[in-house]
Amino acid sequence: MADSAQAQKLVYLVTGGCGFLGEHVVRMLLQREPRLGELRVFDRHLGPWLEELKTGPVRVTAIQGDVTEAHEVAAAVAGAHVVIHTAGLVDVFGRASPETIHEVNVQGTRNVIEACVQTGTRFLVYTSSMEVVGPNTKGHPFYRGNEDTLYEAVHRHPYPCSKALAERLVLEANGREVHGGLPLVTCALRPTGIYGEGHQIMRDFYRQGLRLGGWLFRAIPASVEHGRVYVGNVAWMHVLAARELERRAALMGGQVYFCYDGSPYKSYEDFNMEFLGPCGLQLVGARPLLPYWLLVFLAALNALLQWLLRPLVLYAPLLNPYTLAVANTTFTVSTNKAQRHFGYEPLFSWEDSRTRTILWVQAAGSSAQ
Ligand SMILES: NC(=O)c1ccc[n+]([C@@H]2O[C@H](COP(=O)([O-])OP(=O)(O)OC[C@H]3O[C@@H](n4cnc5c(N)ncnc54)[C@H](O)[C@@H]3O)[C@@H](O)[C@H]2O)c1
Ligand SMILES: CC(C)[C@@H](O)CC[C@@H](C)[C@H]1CC[C@H]2[C@@H]3[C@H](O)C=C4C[C@@H](O)CC[C@]4(C)[C@H]3CC[C@]12C
Repeated sequence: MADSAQAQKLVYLVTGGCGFLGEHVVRMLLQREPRLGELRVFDRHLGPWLEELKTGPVRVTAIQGDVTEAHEVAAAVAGAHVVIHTAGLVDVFGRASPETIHEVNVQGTRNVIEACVQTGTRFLVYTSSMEVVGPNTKGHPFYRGNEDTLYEAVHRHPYPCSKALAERLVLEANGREVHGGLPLVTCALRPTGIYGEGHQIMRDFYRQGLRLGGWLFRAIPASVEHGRVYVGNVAWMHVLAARELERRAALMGGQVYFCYDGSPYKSYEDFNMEFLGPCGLQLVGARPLLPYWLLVFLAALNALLQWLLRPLVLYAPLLNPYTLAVANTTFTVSTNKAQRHFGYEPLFSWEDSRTRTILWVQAAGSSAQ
């Protein structure tokens, strides 16, 4: 990619490009990557909105494919200069089996790496997750930590296990020789809880509140802080990391970066109310309305019901032992590593991020009526 930006037009591939984050990455590339000549959007489920993107100056190629199919990945990667790999199974609610989560998140990532090596693609940005670090199974808080903070990353749940393994594969692949003899350059970005337009869990909370007459009931102490980051800023960090990865390969290659912005540190529920409150919902209780032991019991009951009902119907409520433990453990980051390494600054202020999200929730809610 050493030629001048104006001369050479580059080919980018975004896996998972029709997902919550992926769509924002696709749109951000089209708006803010002047070197883009072709944008390949690879996803198991292609969105109809892709058609509207095909009228612009950049060639947009929609590829329906499965990252677990190595040949489909290789065909999509062949000829790409940069791969942004966001495709993944984001499931902490027991919808997919542990085997499927591993197959998509780990084997799918392995397939992307091998495709880069075989076809000569040199730059790979991987969407990792805060969950690679924690919260751990011991409930240890991670308070305003950074990429160098010592923390016992202990996981049992299939999702964080799969993200940790996939991230390790990506970082270990840094420096491997690709077809053509040059080294592969990789980095991994670790978003905390992403919010913004398209966040389905936020929409589910809103609809749950509407069903309960405008009320949501506090389950987590307000003192438990959870890091959150606006999807537009996560997308921007991906675009910037992909752009700088060649020029700063020695510094960025094999590195991890938390995704951060100016979103305030709050409990998961209080943070959600920044958007659900202006949409008419109220969070009942200054303290959790139920004792923690009862929440633990209800979460375990949900897990039992899910297991019993699985042959008949998928029962996957928000509350389960894992989501309760995560929600109840402080996990916030405070870092500027991405700023130091590749000049990242959030593109959207907290105020702008909040306004955009509120407008989306209102639209999503009205469509639910
Ligand atoms: N949502 C968050 O809060 C969050 C936080 C940190 C990291 N992440 C990571 O960001 C990435 C995107 O997450 P998201 O929240 O946008 O999830 P999402 O489910 O909205 O998007 C994932 C996309 O990947 C696609 N996909 C899934 N399996 C596939 C397969 N086998 N082959 C091809 N495409 C496949 C899906 O169709 C979907 O479009 C994931 O890797 C996730 O681990 C998400
Ligand atoms: C029912 C209550 C206890 C309610 O408060 C549960 C909230 C729970 C569904 C969410 C609390 C924390 C969320 C996770 C966190 O934001 C980070 C994540 C990492 C990302 O890679 C995937 C999503 C997630 C696991 C996210 C999922 C929902 C929560 C567990």
